[in-house]
Amino acid sequence: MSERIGFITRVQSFSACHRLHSKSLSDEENKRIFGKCNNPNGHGHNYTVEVTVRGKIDRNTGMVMNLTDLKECIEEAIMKPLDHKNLDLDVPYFADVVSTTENLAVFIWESMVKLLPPDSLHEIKIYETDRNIVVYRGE
Ligand SMILES: Nc1nc2c(c(=O)[nH]1)N=C([C@H](O)[C@H](O)COP(=O)(O)OP(=O)(O)OP(=O)(O)O)CN2
Ligand SMILES: [Zn+2]
Repeated sequence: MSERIGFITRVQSFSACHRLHSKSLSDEENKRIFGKCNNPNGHGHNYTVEVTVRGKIDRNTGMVMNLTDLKECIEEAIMKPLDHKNLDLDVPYFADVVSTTENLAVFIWESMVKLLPPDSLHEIKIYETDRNIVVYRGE
C-alpha cells in the first residue's frame, strides 16, 4: 500500500493590540487608507490561528506529527512573542512592517517553519475577527 498523506491542524487563540500605520505613507494617506484602524492609540483583537501541517501518516505511530509537539512549537512561535503584546511596539518584526493580518500570517509562518520538520508546514489561517480571515501558504 502506498504511503498516505494527512493534514493536521491545531487551533490557538491569543490577544494583542496594534495600529495600522505605514511609515512610508503620509499621515493623511494613513488616515484615508486605514481609517479607524489608524487610531493613534491602537485597538485590540482576539486572534485565532489555525496551523496546518502536512505529511505522511507514519505506519507505526499513526500520526503525521504528534500534536503535543505541534502545541509546543506554537507556544514558542506564537504565544511567547505575540500574546498580550502590542504588535507594533513589542515585536521587532513589526517596527517597519504594517501589522496587518496578512503580515502577521507571514510572521507566524516564518517563525513556525524554523521549528517544524522541513516542508511540513502547509497553511497559516488567522481569524482577526469572525468575519476577517487571512490564509498564507508560504508563497
Ligand atoms: N486586508 C486587510 N484589511 C484590514 C485589516 C487587515 O489586517 N488586512 N485589518 C483591519 C483592522 O485591523 C480592523 O481592526 C478590522 O476592522 P473592521 O473590518 O472594521 O472590523 P470590525 O470588527 O471593526 O467590523 P465588522 O464590520 O464588525 O466586521 C482593517 N482592514
Ligand atoms: Zn486591527
